[in-house]
Amino acid sequence: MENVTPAIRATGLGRDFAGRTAVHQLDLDVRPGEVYGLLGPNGSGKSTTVRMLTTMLRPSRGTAHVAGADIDRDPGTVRRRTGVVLQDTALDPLMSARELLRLQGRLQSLTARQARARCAELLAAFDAREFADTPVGRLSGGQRRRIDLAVALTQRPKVLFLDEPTTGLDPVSRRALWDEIRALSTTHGVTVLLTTQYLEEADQLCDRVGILRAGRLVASAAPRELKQRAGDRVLTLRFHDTPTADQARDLLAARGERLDPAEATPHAVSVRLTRPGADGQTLLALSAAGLHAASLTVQEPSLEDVFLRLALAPESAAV
Ligand SMILES: Nc1ncnc2c1ncn2[C@@H]1O[C@H](COP(=O)(O)OP(=O)(O)OP(=O)(O)O)[C@@H](O)[C@H]1O
Repeated sequence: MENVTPAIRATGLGRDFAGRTAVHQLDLDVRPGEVYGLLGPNGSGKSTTVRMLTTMLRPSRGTAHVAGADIDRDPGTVRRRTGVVLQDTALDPLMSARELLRLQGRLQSLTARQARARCAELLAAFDAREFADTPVGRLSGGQRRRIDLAVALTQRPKVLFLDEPTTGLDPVSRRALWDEIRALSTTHGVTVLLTTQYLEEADQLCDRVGILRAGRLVASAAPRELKQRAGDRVLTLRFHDTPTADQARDLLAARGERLDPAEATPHAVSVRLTRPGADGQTLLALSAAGLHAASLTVQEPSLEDVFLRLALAPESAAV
């Protein structure tokens, strides 16, 4: 990592349960202000990793620094500098958001006046003033998650851990929460490590994603980079008639282009784009020969392709 002290650095971090390894030897660097997503099938070790990094679970091996402190030697400092939202937060359902936020402020050693001010700030930031005095047990899932997040931010953490923050939310609430999380990173420089089951969430929200598989990190990169590594873009050209499509196919084959038979119908020709700008060159060659497509589409590999290949395919498959 180039000249920046990582906000999270794990080295050889691992955990066993009753002789079974849940997380092997995890090496992970997350830059300050980055939103990093941990993806992986059920049981791949996401929650175990978060629990170790937040000092809730002692590792069986390895070390980690979070917000500048060692999780093993200085867990108190790690806890002071981090916020955590787990899947099932234990908020008292009878307390209102205002009461919870003020209590949290007092627990973090703020004076009563400071706690009130911080609470007001967070209620405004999370657009929660309208339901600030309703018992949290009566709030909707989306409102409740916003309060979870606000509680975790009371102490202005440098690093925030979110375990499946949008599970169970409808698409509108999910997107609203993405905006909140993004703003934490871009406006306040908070580093966010989140786990998610949603590939679209990882793709749209995270600067980088790590894919865990059976307790091992099998990839860690920007979603875009992972998608590029996962496969070629495919250009599909549809022609008005089959003879023109046949001519196009012959011409492209003669140019040494990689035709993709799986995508082709009698009217259509698909080509794998193995180089940047290859689509333009292909179209120019066809046009020069008087072969004009009626329509064209370019199919990009998705993060789902990456995930299926890396997280679920046999061990030998790797990007
Ligand atoms: N306290 C525990 N005792 C025994 N085994 C555990 C414990 N916690 C986790 N495990 C095991 O460790 C492995 C990793 O579990 P973990 O909860 O970290 O996975 P996950 O990726 O978060 O899964 P999910 O997506 O279902 O939340 C699983 O095989 C799980 O059964």
